[in-house]
Amino acid sequence: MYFLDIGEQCQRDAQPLLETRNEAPLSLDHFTVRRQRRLILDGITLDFQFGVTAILGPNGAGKTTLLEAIVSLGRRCDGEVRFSGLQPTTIRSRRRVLERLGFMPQDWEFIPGYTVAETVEYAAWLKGAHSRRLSEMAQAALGNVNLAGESDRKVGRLSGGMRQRVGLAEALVCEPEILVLDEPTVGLDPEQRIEFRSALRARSDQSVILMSTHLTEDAGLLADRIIVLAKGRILFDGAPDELETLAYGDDAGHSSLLEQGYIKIMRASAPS
Ligand SMILES: Nc1ncnc2c1ncn2[C@@H]1O[C@H](COP(=O)(O)OP(=O)(O)OP(=O)(O)O)[C@@H](O)[C@H]1O
Repeated sequence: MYFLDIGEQCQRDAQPLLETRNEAPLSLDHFTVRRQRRLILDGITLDFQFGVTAILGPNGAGKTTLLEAIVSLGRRCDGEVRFSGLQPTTIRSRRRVLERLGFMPQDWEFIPGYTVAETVEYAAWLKGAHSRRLSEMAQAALGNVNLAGESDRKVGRLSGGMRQRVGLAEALVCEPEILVLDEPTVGLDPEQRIEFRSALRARSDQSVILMSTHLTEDAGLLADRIIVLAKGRILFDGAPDELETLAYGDDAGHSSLLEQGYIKIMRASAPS
């Protein structure tokens, strides 16, 4: 596959975006989303540092809405999103952020007919990678998800779990500084989930990683910070062991401490 150079975009490597000196790498200020007059996110204010943040919450809590609002750089939202203090309001600043951002949506879709390598090379090209480096970058990302040996296979002929990993490779390509993953481990078998966690861990020192999940096990093993969201509001924000300390301890070992802490928060927030 051949991707055309389109002027300046492909002539340079993307510049680093995030710094930690004065401002948080990623911050949300009174982030509010309404859809069809319904309040979906209710004035979320959060700072994110480098490392992995897991976002937990029941169906309909607003997790996907929050992640999509961040990757759309605050379009159709009230409030502000800033990247190391930069509010991306111009075309140039938006492009700069998008070049350094990787996203895997919940319903990841592939381009029919493309091979694994072509799919990930295309994602790298969209992020402004130099056309001479597309193959090298795609192979590095595919290596991270253990798919380097599948480069020439059509994505449409892969199993569901393997397709999911192509989606992850797309998000990981070009070594993003901001990585947003919406339920990324759905469909992965246990061994693949272990490999996925180690691929994310390897990036967590240099990236802000946000991951929504229903799997408390993944959150506990991977995240530095857990945010529990329900009805568009933050119910908990802290380290995994802080959530564990809330465990009620009366379920005779049928759930983990993290699950118990999570359930306790959800029950405490339910209307009586
Ligand atoms: N375009 C839209 N129009 C109206 N309501 C919407 C729209 N998009 C999302 N919603 C509503 O916003 C709420 C939050 O949805 P969202 O998909 O963000 O939740 P979630 O926490 O990701 O859920 P799940 O765990 O099921 O994926 C839901 O009640 C959903 O019905």
